[in-house]
Amino acid sequence: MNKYLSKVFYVLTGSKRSLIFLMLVFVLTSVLEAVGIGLIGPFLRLASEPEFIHKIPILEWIYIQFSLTSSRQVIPILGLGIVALFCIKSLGYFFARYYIFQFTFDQKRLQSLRLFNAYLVVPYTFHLSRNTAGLIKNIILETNQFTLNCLQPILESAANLVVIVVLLLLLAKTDLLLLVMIMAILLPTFIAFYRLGGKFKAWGKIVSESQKEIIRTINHGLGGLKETRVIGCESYFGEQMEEQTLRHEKAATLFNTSQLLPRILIETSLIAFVVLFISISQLFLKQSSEDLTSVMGVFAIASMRLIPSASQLIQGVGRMRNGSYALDMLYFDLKELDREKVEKNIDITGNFKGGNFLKSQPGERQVIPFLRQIELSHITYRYSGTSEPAIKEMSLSIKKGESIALIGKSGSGKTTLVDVILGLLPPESGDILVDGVSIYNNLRYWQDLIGYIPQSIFLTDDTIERNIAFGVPDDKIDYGRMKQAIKAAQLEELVEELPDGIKTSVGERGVRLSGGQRQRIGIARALYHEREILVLDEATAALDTETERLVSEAISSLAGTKTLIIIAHRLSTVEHCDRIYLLDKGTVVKSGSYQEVVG
Ligand SMILES: Nc1ncnc2c1ncn2[C@@H]1O[C@H](COP(=O)(O)OP(=O)(O)OP(=O)(O)O)[C@@H](O)[C@H]1O
Repeated sequence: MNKYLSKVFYVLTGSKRSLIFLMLVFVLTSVLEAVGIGLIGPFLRLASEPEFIHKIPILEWIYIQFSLTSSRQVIPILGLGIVALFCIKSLGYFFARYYIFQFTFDQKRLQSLRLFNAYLVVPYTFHLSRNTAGLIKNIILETNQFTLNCLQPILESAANLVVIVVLLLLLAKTDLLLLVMIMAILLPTFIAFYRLGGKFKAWGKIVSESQKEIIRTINHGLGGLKETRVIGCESYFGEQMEEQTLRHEKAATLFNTSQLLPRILIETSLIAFVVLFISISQLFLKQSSEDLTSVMGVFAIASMRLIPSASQLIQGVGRMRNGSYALDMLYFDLKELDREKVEKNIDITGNFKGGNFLKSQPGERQVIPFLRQIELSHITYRYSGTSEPAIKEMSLSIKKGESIALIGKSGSGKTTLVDVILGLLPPESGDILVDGVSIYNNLRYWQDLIGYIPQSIFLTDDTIERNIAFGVPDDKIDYGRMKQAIKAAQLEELVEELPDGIKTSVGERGVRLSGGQRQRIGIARALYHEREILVLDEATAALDTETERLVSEAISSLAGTKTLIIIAHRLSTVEHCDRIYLLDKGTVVKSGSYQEVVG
């Protein structure tokens, strides 16, 4: 339990004191409730024996203070006191519940935010080993599980435990034998449920894993809808979906049904016990009817509050066990992200040391001067879990305004080298220097110099204008710059033809545009953001000759004004480059002009 709570405290965001304060408020209202219930028994007794009030100092005091003439007059005053206590308790309970919901859902919000921000800024290598479905699941579903099946049951169980202890103490004061009887009813259910704990955790794990698989299947099936349709594998994804939804259904049904068991078991035991008790006392002990009535009164109280509290407590513990898988997922991820934060000097809320990363807008960032050259010095990079480095001791230099092409057969290390240059993969050894200064002194500033145009450019389901100004709020878009970027990227003709011009929506991932148009939007985006260095993963292989000509023209028109690093897939497109590097097995095997390397 200690381990569980320490994980909960680690995952909790913001003030941990709120949790303790809430627990106290909840416990206090529960105590008021328990005391209120405890007073009903004596109240009933006083109603039948009013003279008894003179034996209770506080009631005697009321009798004197209010100058009452008959003992019976104390009864309504006492009744009013009990009603007032219940009103205070109910109000307290209402507000306590309100704050519990507010606190727990606020926690869900903060954790989703914390995870999302952390996933955004965490080193790229973290994402190489993670699946997006798992990250989505953590941000949306595990935070929800944590709220519903960890935080809420902790608060409720603490309150229920207090009610149970208070009521058991009251019971012990009334009749020790009855306490033993009640314990005999409650304990077996407690023990049975405690033993079922492992199952609850297993069901929680199945629910969580199946949800991750559901998201993954949706991503695969719908994300690659074109391929799914053409290959005709709809049923394959349909079957995967069915399998996972069935796993989810089974585990969720079992868990939710098992949550009803404590109440059923305790109630049945109670009824059986009462019947047994009456039968035995009538047959063998021949107890008086008053004795039986008082015993029944205590049982009535027990069933009114003790039984619900006890079953809620058992359910709460079950929910906590069920939520422990989600808790583990959040705990391990946040721990890992925190470790990355310490190692890589990144604040989990999104602040890079020396600059607020998440709050800054593209174009508002400070940029380091780049006047002469970029130098890659003895770079080695090895993917984790592989023995051979993908890049070995690679050195090359690029002058400002120069355009270089990286060529080589598939798997030679072109993309890896570009990812190292982009600052996404930290090299095992070596350095990248800009005018003699290491980019690792301030990676953010280095990245602010670069415009990256991948083979398959990421477009949001938004207008052309927003895709070009990517990440800039509408009121901050510079339309003069946008026009220039569109012109330089050879997009003018397309924009003029479209009825809504730059306000035309491109569709999800740019489905309403051709491959070449998407690529040119990528170029326009890099130009709009006025990046000094453009890194292009040339996508011309998939383009027709006319579109390829347009993209190539757009690229070559930039030569001289921008520094270009191009991953070339077609030799015909790199003729205009100043220098060509031929890569093989992670090293440069040949470099020079087009004639020297290719010719
Ligand atoms: N995430 C990864 N984990 C482990 N190995 C990887 C990973 N990504 C790439 N590799 C390996 O690194 C080597 C270089 O791959 P890279 O993608 O850089 O080649 P490339 O020249 O860009 O190929 P292509 O032209 O086909 O895109 C390959 O042997 C590849 O298998």
